[in-house]
Amino acid sequence: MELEFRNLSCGYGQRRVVDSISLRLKVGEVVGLLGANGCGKTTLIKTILGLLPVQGGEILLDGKNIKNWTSAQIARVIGYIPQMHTPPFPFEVLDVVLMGRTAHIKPFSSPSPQDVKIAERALDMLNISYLRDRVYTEISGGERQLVLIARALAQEPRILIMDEPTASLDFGNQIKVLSHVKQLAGMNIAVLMSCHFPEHAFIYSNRAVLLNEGKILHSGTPGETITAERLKTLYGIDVDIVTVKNRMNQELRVCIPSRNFTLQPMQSMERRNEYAFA
Ligand SMILES: Nc1ncnc2c1ncn2[C@@H]1O[C@H](COP(=O)(O)OP(=O)(O)OP(=O)(O)O)[C@@H](O)[C@H]1O
Repeated sequence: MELEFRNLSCGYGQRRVVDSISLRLKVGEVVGLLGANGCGKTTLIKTILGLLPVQGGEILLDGKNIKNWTSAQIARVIGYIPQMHTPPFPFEVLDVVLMGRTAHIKPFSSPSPQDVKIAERALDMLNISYLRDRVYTEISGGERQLVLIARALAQEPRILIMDEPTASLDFGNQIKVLSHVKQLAGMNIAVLMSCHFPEHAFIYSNRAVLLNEGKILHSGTPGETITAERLKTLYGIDVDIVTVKNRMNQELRVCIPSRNFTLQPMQSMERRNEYAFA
């Protein structure tokens, strides 16, 4: 399966946020989408999921325009993992994962034993079967993120879209979640993942797409795409990209800020007090 955007534009009402971008995403690939806050990553993701109307161009799945697809049709093919979320009700973990089956269950029907099996298999795949009967609101942030990945897997998608899957995770859980993401590509799933850390794209993606002011600045292998010059364009800071070796003698690239960003002087305490008591 292949997801393709052709001259895709999206935004809110009259406001254009993403302007005429073209991109192809193939099964087995992890594509890291990088860009500054507000550059349009979430807007693009919401448009792919049919949550925002397409302003221009096309979204194609295996060459077919999905313009008139229902959200259930899209959900049978595209799984979505949002940034960390807390549901309003204390569902058990298995029930959260079973929600991934919704698009496959007939209206007014309950999940079948087969659906339960698929949900349990998804938990097992991520080594979190021990969370099956726990209350979702009472597990850690990292565990919740893994449960959301299990929910997306239970959906049996061919394409998985992740909006900053490591946001608010600690260092260890970031690495665990991203390692699972990389594994998914080996299961014939295409992954599009927005991320804030170039190192994550270097280690865990096959391709990096740099989104700048609603346009693709560059797309290609992370090594040739993520350069100090382009990071300066994206984020407005000077960075050195350094190659280091880990203890297994594997080469990794890391980004080091090369000099301090010049900050505006802070307001003096007296000025702040003037405002506070005005
Ligand atoms: N509901 C909305 N209505 C109007 N404009 C919006 C809405 N949501 C977001 N925007 C604007 O669209 C632009 C892109 O926002 P978007 O959330 O896609 O950015 P992003 O790249 O995902 O940012 P971040 O990295 O901070 O999550 C921003 O200027 C934002 O203010």
